Amino acid sequence: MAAPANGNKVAPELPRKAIGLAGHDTSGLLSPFLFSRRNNGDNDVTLKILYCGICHSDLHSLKNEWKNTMYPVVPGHEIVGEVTEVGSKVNKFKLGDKVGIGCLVNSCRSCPGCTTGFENYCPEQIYTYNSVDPEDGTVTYGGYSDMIVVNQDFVIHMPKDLPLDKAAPLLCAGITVYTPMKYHGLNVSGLHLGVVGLGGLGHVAVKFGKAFGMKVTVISSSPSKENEAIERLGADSFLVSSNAEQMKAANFSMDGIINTVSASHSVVPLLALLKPNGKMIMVGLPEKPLEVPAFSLIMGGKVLAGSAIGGIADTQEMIDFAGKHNITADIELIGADYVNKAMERLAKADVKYRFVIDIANTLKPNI
Ligand SMILES: NC(=O)c1ccc[n+]([C@@H]2O[C@H](COP(=O)([O-])OP(=O)(O)OC[C@H]3O[C@@H](n4cnc5c(N)ncnc54)[C@H](O)[C@@H]3O)[C@@H](O)[C@H]2O)c1
Ligand SMILES: [Zn+2]
Ligand SMILES: [Zn+2]
Repeated sequence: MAAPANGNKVAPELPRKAIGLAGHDTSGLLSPFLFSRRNNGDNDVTLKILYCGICHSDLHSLKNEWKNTMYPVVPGHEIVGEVTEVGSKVNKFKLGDKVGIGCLVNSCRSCPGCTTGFENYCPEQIYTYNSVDPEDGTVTYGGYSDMIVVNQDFVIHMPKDLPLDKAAPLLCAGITVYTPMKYHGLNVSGLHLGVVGLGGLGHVAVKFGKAFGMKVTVISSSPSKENEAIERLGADSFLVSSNAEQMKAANFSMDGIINTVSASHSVVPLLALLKPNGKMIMVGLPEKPLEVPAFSLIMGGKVLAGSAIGGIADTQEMIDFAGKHNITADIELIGADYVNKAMERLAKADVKYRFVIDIANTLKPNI
């Protein structure tokens, strides 16, 4: 077994029993699963999980769409909980604190990513689920479970003023859109931001864009989302991606685009929406490769980039910003017994805009 990345001392005996919801094959169906978590090490924090959001990445992983799933998989990386135990070296958290965990639970601490605040680009990053954890050699299990043990450096303080169920999705959806906006200069008042795909990520991108004082246009395949995008989420305008005339009229109008689409789609009409030197940042992860003709980039000097979640300090910054500006996700709070139905609906984009599981009140061994 590799040495722990951070010298965390963990007592080997009697690991703790946990209950989760696991997928066992590509059917994507989840069922109750009993497993063990490691003991709380001296740098660890244990949480009782209260809420966990359902990200589309959970669905991709359950169905092994990225061909890297290790079954059984317990998904969930939008976790909010209460601290129930702290190790002797923990100085950032105390019992009873309300805290969050996103997509990462550890990293190497010494690579060019880790030393510059981009643990999200560490080649040895440990994902909250579906990674092998060097602490104990086990596969990590995520937040569709009643408790979790995580190194304090990967735990986030939740702002006092945000409702915890609605804030949980910020730990993946929020940071995933906040990071490219910050690092690509798409957080500047007066600029025009396009958001493609109005799902979990997309709807929080609209809220961050408005909080930064931007003009925000939603580009969606569902005409039925127009009213809500404008009236409920505060977008300034709305384009239906299949309406060629409407799309053409908006060509050369946007400074940047955050593309959150989870399914294969053509990026050429989207790149055409950008002003000269405009940028489109991919955060959605369709299973098939994109088709990008060189002409669609060269004409207009367009930039096509990608971005994955965010670093830990940025995650804390994002959630503090959300607390100050009262940004939360619009959620449908569900019981653990509804999770398979929720996955079915998520696959059809039938959710406004994030399912969140009420773990503490509903996850029982017999659901
Ligand atoms: N880059 C990262 O770090 C990161 C983090 C989280 C999620 N993701 C990925 O981002 C994608 C979105 O995640 P989500 O949780 O928001 O999913 P979601 O299902 O909530 O939202 C995706 C949205 O895209 C819309 N859509 C589908 N086809 C479209 C098209 N042709 N044009 C416009 N809209 C279209 C759907 O209607 C849906 O509303 C997923 O692929 C997910 O795996 C990436
Ligand atoms: Zn996610
Ligand atoms: Zn690293």
